[in-house]
Amino acid sequence: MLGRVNHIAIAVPDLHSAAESYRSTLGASVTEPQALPEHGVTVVFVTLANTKVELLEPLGEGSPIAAFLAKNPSGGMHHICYEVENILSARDALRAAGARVLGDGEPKIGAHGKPVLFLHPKDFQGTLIELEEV
Ligand SMILES: CC[C@H](C(=O)O)C(=O)SCCNC(=O)CCNC(=O)[C@H](O)C(C)(C)COP(=O)(O)OP(=O)(O)OC[C@H]1O[C@@H](n2cnc3c(N)ncnc32)[C@H](O)[C@@H]1OP(=O)(O)O
Ligand SMILES: [Co+2]
Repeated sequence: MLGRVNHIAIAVPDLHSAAESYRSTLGASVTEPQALPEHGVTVVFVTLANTKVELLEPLGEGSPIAAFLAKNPSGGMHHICYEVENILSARDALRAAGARVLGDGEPKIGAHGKPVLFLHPKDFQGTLIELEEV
């Protein structure tokens, strides 16, 4: 079912300073901020040789990462995104295996313009999993 790791995500309290830290201190290439109001976050991507790091901060009221940041005020590892060939068949197989698919279970379009879904962290070793169809 799982393909490559598409990205590792870090939730941050201040996206600008986190992006600057990756650019200046770590010498990395970082994209410009992308507001995703339908997801309640603003993101940038750190481009690496073998994957990406997504830095994300809350956007608007009711951001799904607000509680996470309240618990982790300096920020922290938030989710891992795996690529899948067919997100609907992956979803159906995961549901059949008893995993909880978050939201209404219908894929939404993510930062890369591809369908994404999220799986409950309590079902996968305390780690929030995002699936992105490629
Ligand atoms: C799609 C656009 C973009 C992209 O890559 O293209 C993104 O990745 S956007 C990313 C932001 N969107 C999401 O994260 C959507 C899915 N997330 C959610 O629906 C919520 O964050 C949820 C349900 C995972 C957690 O929400 P919340 O923290 O408000 O709920 P609880 O406090 O009830 O948490 C339940 C339980 O899970 C623990 N938790 C929460 N977040 C995480 C996490 N990131 N990793 C691991 N564990 C997490 C939380 O501590 C609670 O545990 P407990 O032991 O019960 O206290
Ligand atoms: Co993501």
